[in-house]
Amino acid sequence: MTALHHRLDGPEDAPLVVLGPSLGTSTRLWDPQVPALASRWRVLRYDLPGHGGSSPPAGPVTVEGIADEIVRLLGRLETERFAYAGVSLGGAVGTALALRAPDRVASLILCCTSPSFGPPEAWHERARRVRGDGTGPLAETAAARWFTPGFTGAGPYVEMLRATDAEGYAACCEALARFDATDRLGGITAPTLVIAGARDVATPPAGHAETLAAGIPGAELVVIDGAGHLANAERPEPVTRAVTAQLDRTWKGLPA
Ligand SMILES: O=C(O)CC1=CCC(=O)O1
Repeated sequence: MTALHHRLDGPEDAPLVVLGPSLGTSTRLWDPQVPALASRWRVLRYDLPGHGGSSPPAGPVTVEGIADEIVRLLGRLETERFAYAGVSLGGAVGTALALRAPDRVASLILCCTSPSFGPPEAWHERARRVRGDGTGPLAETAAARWFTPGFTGAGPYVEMLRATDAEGYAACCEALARFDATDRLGGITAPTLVIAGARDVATPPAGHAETLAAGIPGAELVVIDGAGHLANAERPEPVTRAVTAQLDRTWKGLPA
């Protein structure tokens, strides 16, 4: 896997929180939360392969491969333990990290994500379409997948999708097709907060967030009213509060 573009904000000596983006977005997905988080913690955001500032992948992409690349990146930064929050595909990377590097993940926040993202054939079909036509046609319908009807702030997020490299997007669709952690959730030991958008049509709470919360020992579930799939963008304040509370519990050494 080629190196992932990343950026760091916040005090250099503060505990680290890694923020993972969703399919078709970039580090900027977390812009609504970063001012609050980076005022207290060191924040590392990364881009998925072929998304944002990351180069297109040279070969197949897997969720586990992205997790391994993050572990390598944190090794270069000499960071042992970190908290991780990710949206959708970025959340799946968090699940994989918590299973592959349990001693490193101090706290896990899974936003609008799932242990498995539905029929693999639908993701393979989406990958084929994007390789043929680019991300433009998908961008036309993205607001309806990502937000509730009437949300007026979709523009910048849709532009992230338009700017995504077609091969990078397609390879990430194939990574989603292959990902299924359903039977391994019981092995997660990190204190976990699951956040769901009550009106998420891409990963509805039932069958996705609820499955994560039921399967991960001790996990807590927070459902954000009036939010779709990109809940942290559509309803930033309650998501920022929930994430901050989880990080507070984690880094104060209290049970998270
Ligand atoms: O863009 C979508 O269709 C929703 C989605 C599923 C996984 C992900 O990261 O975004």
